[in-house]
Amino acid sequence: MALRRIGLLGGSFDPVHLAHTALAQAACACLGLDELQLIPAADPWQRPPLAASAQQRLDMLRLAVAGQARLHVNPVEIERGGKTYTIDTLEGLPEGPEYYWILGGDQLRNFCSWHRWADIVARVRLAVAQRPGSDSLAPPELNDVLQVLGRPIVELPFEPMAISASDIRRRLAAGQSTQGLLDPAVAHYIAEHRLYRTGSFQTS
Ligand SMILES: Nc1ncnc2c1ncn2[C@@H]1O[C@H](COP(=O)(O)OP(=O)(O)OP(=O)(O)O)[C@@H](O)[C@H]1O
Ligand SMILES: O=C(O)c1ccc[n+]([C@@H]2O[C@H](COP(=O)([O-])O)[C@@H](O)[C@H]2O)c1
Repeated sequence: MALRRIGLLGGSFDPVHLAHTALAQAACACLGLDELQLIPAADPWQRPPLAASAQQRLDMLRLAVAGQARLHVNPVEIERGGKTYTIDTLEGLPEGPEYYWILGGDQLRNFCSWHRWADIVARVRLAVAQRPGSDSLAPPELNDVLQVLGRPIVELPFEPMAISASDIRRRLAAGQSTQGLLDPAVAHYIAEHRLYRTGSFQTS
């Protein structure tokens, strides 16, 4: 019997936007995934403090995936707390399925700065989507390790989408429209909770 295939899309999701869900759907289709888990980071250690709380980011993710059968929210990193290292998440996954770590080209460039990155690629296949403004180039030391492992990067066919959470936060703080950038239920949640209006930060 074929192994179950599970996609993992980690992120700050501050907030989750339409490129995240489009990327998740593209990965499901291209990789033949049985499910895709969106995993919000508790404390993404390479970033400044996030604007929305962990609970708010979880709430928005759950609204964004509602009704999309193969997309699930996995709160494991928020439940674990502390600085978020992807390798800790991967070491806690059940053995058996074949795992794919989905990421945008901007993160691929940065990959060798991740904690124990070589242990990560021993556990998952990397599947990368192009992102406007990023060349999606893998660092040479990553390519070397992947060649030894015989696990080349999968390039996802993904029409580049010029959407980012930082641009959405900027627009909201400036009172500008986010039409076409957010799921309507997420946009409603943001308005209801008055998120991202002032550029102020929360850390929990
Ligand atoms: N428009 C996009 N196209 C392709 N990948 C994306 C896009 N937006 C986000 N991603 C990928 O989704 C994952 C999670 O992204 P994240 O939650 O950091 O959102 P972001 O839009 O990159 O946020 P920010 O603008 O604050 O950096 C990362 O791997 C990122 O590269
Ligand atoms: O494990 C690490 O050291 C590490 C370093 C940078 C980023 N990551 C993960 O990459 C994903 C995208 O991160 P970000 O900052 O673009 O939202 C998210 O799941 C992070 O936890 C992980």
